[in-house]
Amino acid sequence: MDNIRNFSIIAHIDHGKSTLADRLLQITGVVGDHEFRDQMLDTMDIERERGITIKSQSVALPYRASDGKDYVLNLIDTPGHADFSYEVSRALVACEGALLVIDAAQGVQAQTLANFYMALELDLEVIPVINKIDLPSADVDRVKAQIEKDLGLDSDHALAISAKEGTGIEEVLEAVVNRIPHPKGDPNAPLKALIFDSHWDPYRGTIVHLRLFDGKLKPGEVIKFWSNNATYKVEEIGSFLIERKPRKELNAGQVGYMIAGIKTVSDTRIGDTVTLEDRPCKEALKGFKLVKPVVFSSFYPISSDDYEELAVALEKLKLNDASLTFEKDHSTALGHGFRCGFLGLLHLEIVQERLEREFNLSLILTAPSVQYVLVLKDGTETIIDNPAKYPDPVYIQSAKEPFIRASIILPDQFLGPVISLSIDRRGVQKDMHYLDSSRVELTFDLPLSEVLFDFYDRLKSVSRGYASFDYDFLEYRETELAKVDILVSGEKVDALSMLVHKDRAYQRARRACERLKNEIPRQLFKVAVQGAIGGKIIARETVSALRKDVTAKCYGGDITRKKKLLEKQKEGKKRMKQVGNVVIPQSAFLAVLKTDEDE
Ligand SMILES: Nc1nc2c(ncn2[C@@H]2O[C@H](COP(=O)(O)OP(=O)(O)OP(=O)(O)O)[C@@H](O)[C@H]2O)c(=O)[nH]1
Repeated sequence: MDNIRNFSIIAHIDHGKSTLADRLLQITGVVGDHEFRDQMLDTMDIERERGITIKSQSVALPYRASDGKDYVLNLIDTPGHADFSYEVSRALVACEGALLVIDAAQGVQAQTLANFYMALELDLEVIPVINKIDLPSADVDRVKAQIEKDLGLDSDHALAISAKEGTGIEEVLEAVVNRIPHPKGDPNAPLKALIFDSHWDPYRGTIVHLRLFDGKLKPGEVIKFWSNNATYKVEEIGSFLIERKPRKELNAGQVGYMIAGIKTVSDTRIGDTVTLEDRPCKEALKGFKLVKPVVFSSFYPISSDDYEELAVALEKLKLNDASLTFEKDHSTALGHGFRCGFLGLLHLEIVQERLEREFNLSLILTAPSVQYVLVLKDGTETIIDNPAKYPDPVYIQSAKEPFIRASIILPDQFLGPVISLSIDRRGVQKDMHYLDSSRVELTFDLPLSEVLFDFYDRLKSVSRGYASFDYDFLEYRETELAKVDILVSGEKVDALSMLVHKDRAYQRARRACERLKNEIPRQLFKVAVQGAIGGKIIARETVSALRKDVTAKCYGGDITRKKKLLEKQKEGKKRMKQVGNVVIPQSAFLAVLKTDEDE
């Protein structure tokens, strides 16, 4: 165990976590220079394009240190977005230490702090690494001062590197060896291992990522998951190089994978304890919780023929994404679809993008909603996340909505606009303090539903990109809800209904009507677009009637042109939905959902 180090890299988004990980892979020879791809650890295309780490992977780095000894450094990659903070915390539990990467130009940001606190709570050895020192705007001294003041760490021990240019990387590896403690544990005790991740392999099924704390694990043994008592016979275990490398045994302190005929990743739970069926450990590892989706939206295929395909695609995505949930849903306007649950809006967007790109589906999404708790007049409580399930208001006694506690770090010149933005989003200020002479940390309690939409974009815009943001779920608080319905030509389009705070109802209804008006093509008759609460109309727009048939003359042309036009129309039709006597294009549904600057 003396020659093992288990560590993670944690950082605020874009501070260079993946770039540093790539350098470590390269310098330890895990990937040769010729096969070096940028950001080896981010495997999915979407991750690469968006430059964010969604799914963690780990890798064992072989390293001969300056003391002449050979070490195995297990680098456990963590997802880089607030939607996935539970996954980050479990990955950190698998480690004894963490490299905290801080951008030399940007300094300590909200997620730097959030990640640091998480690592501190888990008793990890934290090594501050100041990255991007090659940038002209790098200010290492300033960042060192922040490390002392904001993190309370000794800045003399901070490393200064450029992951991009490859400077200081050797020092990083030496620090991992010399400063991060080796794992401790009893190889002879009953097996106690942590599931810190799992992914799906089309040939082998679920690959469980494990960190062993006590005991040993061998192929052929029968393991048991603590949370649900499920048992499986182990087929293969091994280490993560870039590929999987089977081994005869995994031991206390080690990190590796396990294949055990587990069908989907949903059968494994991150944070769960794995032990042996015939010789179980006495207690589970601490901190396990079931992650539950917090944002819900219904997905409908534009063409109802694609429903089966959507079902298959969701099943496939689910294989690799335990936090995605879905169940059948039906809309009068849009037909059959699925109500899907996500960890956050980014998670939703990723799933949507994959469905459209990898499975070639055209979708209509309903407005994302959080889960509300309704207390009914008969004293019962019900949880709803779907406007379609909203009961008649006469039965509702009161409602509660989820709140988050947000930490926002910003230069003080932007305090005014950031505070007014937060208050405008029904935020309640809890704290404000200066981190140094010009940087402030603001703490706000905010309704999750307000943060979901465009809070982050607005925050970036009012602070010219300087404010950073992190949040934790707080609690459910009393609220006043209204269900806004949208009517087109007097017919309710159920898929456009939304649950909003009472004070937002007019604004949201008005905006939806304006957007729809602009997106619904003119028809031969006037089309009224209305917003309503219950039976009461609160907003109205009119799409005026078409005066003459502008396309009529095209049909007189030659045959190929006519054919082309017909084909185009067919394609276009696929992207339209008939609602009553009005045709609504997909773009109209999307426009209603989109939030923008000029609210
Ligand atoms: N100049 C300079 N740029 C760097 C350095 N390290 C990383 N970058 C750049 O910073 C950007 C973000 O780097 P990533 O490694 O993707 O950051 P990350 O922290 O992994 O980002 P997430 O995965 O989104 O959390 C990329 O454009 C990198 O090329 C560095 O040492 N110097």
